[in-house]
Amino acid sequence: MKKGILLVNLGSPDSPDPKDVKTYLDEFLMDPRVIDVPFWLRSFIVRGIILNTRPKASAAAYKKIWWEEGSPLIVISESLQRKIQEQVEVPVGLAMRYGSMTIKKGLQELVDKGVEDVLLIPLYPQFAMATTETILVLAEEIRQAHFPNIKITDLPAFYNNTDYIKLLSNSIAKHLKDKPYEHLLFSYHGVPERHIRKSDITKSHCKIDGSCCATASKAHQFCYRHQCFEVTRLVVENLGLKEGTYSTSFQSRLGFDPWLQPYTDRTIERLGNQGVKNMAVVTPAFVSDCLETLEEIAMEGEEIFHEVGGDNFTTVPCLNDDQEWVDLLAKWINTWQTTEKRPV
Ligand SMILES: C=CC1=C(C)c2cc3[nH]c(cc4nc(cc5[nH]c(cc1n2)c(C)c5CCC(=O)O)C(CCC(=O)O)=C4C)c(C)c3C=C
Ligand SMILES: [Fe+2]
Ligand SMILES: [Fe+2]
Repeated sequence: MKKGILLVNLGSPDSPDPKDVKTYLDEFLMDPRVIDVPFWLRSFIVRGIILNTRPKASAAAYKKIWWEEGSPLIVISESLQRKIQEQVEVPVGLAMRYGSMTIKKGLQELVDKGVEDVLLIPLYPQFAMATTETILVLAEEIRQAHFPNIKITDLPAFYNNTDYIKLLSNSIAKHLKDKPYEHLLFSYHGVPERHIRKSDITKSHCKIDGSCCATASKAHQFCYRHQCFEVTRLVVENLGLKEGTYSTSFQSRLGFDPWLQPYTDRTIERLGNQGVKNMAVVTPAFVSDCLETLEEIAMEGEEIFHEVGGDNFTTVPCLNDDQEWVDLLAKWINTWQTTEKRPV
């Protein structure tokens, strides 16, 4: 069976125009794995409330970070795809969960090249219902409906893979080498607490009480919170950071439900109020820089820090299309190609 790769990222609007942002947000937020309430309530919340105000505000934020070539997330993902393609023999495709670069088109392009056996790589280090799961479910639906003869194997969350942790740690060390910082904040995208409970395969482990994520459990295979804290723990171990010089927080809260805490904006505020003058932020839930890193952290986060008396605010870029990241993905692809086994 001819093999091929499909990289899948989140997606972006076609342009930073409010109309395109609205179309994109409608698809994104109407996904039952993102806003996980009954259809009638989701329609009311998304189409009746959020889409009346948010597209304008989001479009303004997108305009601040948009590049001449397009959305940073898309441009970076395309560059990553090209660089991986240079290093592996099998065809490498790229798709987005939301927006115009659909998973169906991505699979079609591979099938047109004769591919029957696909390694699907969700570009997320941690598992979440709103990211990895929604990609896998949709890809399977598309396979059954349109490409019943192909086989799809997925690359699982790689949050604790030794090579990935080394790579992330080296990237942090490299970017902060000449930028002394007193505090390193690990800011992950947030999710509603309810998502964590829904993904708990034991149905009883995740209590979000501060200790469950540190207690071994089968639930952790699908626990976004555990996986985020593990990334922090492993990187801290790798870099030899001292207690009190780093923290973990969760950003991008939407709506009124409780989301994972502590929240990033309040953490930045607290650190500044406690007298931290130089801080750095790394965002390991994202492998490509995007609205959430370039605007919410690098712009809004910096503004908050300065307002509470902070001086230097540094952000560590995502792995993006760094050669070491390309090499690691190519290594995983080659392992799958030769052993037929999931590489992580
Ligand atoms: C209920 C809402 C949302 C959940 C749950 C959620 C989870 C989640 N998202 C990412 C990664 C990204 N999200 C991005 C943008 C974005 N996210 C939400 C909402 C939820 N995300 C919205 C409404 C938006 C759009 C922008 C805005 O209006 O604020 C992006 C950036 C996309 C880009 O084009 O640059 C990324 C990436 C993860 C990893 C995650 C759960 C773990
Ligand atoms: Fe998001
Ligand atoms: Fe947990």
